[in-house]
Amino acid sequence: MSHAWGYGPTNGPDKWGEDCPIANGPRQSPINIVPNEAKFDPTLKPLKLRYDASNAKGILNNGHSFQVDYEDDTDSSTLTGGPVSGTHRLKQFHFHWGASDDRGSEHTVNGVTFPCELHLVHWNTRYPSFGEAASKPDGLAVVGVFLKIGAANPRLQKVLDALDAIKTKGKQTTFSNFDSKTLLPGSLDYWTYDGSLTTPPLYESVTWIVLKEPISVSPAQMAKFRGLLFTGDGEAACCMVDNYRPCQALKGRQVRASFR
Ligand SMILES: COc1ccc([C@H]2OC(=S)NC2=O)c(OC)c1
Ligand SMILES: [Zn+2]
Repeated sequence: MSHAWGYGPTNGPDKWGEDCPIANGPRQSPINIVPNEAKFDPTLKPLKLRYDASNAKGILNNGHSFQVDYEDDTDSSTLTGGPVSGTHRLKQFHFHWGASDDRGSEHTVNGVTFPCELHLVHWNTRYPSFGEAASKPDGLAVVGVFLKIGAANPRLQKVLDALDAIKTKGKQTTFSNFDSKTLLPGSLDYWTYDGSLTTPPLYESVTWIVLKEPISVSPAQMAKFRGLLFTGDGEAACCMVDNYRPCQALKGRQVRASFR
């Protein structure tokens, strides 16, 4: 693949292996989660997410999704407990979504897709930075949250209202005072497995923590996601939709459940 990766017919997920051989590695993500095959693990600790709203810095259209970035130079927004040891700092959150409500999530549950999936990205502070942690087998912990079509979710609205300012690739704006915890569902029951980043460089560095309970999103709110562009100012406009990787082979991995 001579040109940059993306989600189109010439640079999409089935082409990523040309530049990233790890695309066919033993612990790739996302996966289809089969609850009946996930083993309850009583040694799994409850997830502890402590986020400081004042750490929110900005919101960026990175040409593949959009992300909300957090200050990560102190332990003020962290993930502890759950399946990980030590302290993981919140770096950013972003989403993956479809062109229509029948697809868009990266993980699936019993083959069921959701229209959107939220990723809250944390890095292990045993390493000096996100960049260092991103390539280590225990470097990252990503909390995945499914979004399910239903009532409008007021907790998404501040994020969605900011999208008009970052329509095209490379656009960013300040985004302050946002508590990511407000995006979480009532239950923190989760499935966990060893996986990877879901876009190049596809590093096999992610401890996945996929929450069982979805949060709601309305069709009108989904339309706001779909109003973004993959392309930059002055380029032929390409709608930012279907920015998800299909499920990858489990290759013998065990998915564990924090709940019975
Ligand atoms: C360099 O930083 C990156 C690169 C790729 C990803 C992808 O991996 C997952 S997970 N979602 C993605 O879009 C990332 O997310 C943490 C961070
Ligand atoms: Zn992601």
